[in-house]
Amino acid sequence: MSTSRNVKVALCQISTTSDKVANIKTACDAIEEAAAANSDIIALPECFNSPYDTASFPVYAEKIPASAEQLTEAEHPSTFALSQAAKRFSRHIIGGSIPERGDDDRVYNTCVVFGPDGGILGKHRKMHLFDINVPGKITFRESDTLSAGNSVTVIDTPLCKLGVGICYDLRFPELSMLMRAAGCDALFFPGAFNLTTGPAHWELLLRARALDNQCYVCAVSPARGPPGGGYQAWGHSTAVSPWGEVIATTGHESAIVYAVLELGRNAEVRASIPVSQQKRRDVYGLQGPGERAGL
Ligand SMILES: NC(=O)CCC(=O)C(=O)O
Repeated sequence: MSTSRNVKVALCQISTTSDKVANIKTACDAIEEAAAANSDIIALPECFNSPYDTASFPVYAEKIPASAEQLTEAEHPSTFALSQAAKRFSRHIIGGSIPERGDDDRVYNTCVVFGPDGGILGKHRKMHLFDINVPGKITFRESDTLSAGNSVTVIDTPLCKLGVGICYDLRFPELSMLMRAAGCDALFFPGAFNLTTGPAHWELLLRARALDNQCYVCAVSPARGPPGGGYQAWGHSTAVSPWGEVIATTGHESAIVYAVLELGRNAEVRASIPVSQQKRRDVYGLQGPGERAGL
């Protein structure tokens, strides 16, 4: 059942450096500012605690326990800090992502979601690794040091039902369709597009996922670093309505983007243009779990 409440979100486009402690402080400062602005859900960018490069992922990786009670500042500094911040400001936090050291000793790119009591509501491990080669522009291979997650992540909160993907996951419409089929009101994508694909595809993909699933889509990037200082993030953290309109966005500097998600609009758009009822499920559909979801 979808909700009709209004939810204020804060998309914290913060900068990251090679100093993990400083990155965590930057994130907590942004959370404090967003909470003071009465945001219900506060979201951070992909890889907020680490430089976005394959060599750094294993170095910055932390274990993520199943519950907040198991967190310690020494062992899990990033997750501990976000849990404390969620509790202190009594807010839902979508914790961007951090490199996670799994129990299998592999490294994942993982988003942890916290409730207002600081509890861990769920975590998403990036399912589609960013391995691309655009000749003369950008080559990146997350799979050199990261492993992919295998689960679709849907989190039910009293505010709304959230779907979480991470950056390159945005390019795979099937994942968003599964989250929509599970009843999500809003999809959140911590992400760090780059200066080649960012201007070409970032907004287009966000609007496409919002339009084809008729739900809100929010994406949070890191701020762009100094030229020549490693991976250059596109920035442009953005919220898109179920009608496909950009309702809030920014450039590439540090900023907090605020948007009010009027969740009742999902149902209005779905009633006006009832594509999900008009799908030709007799002719096409997803294989595997998608079949179970009735897509
Ligand atoms: N961090 C990422 O997954 C980057 C994805 C990206 O830039 C793209 O074009 O896709």
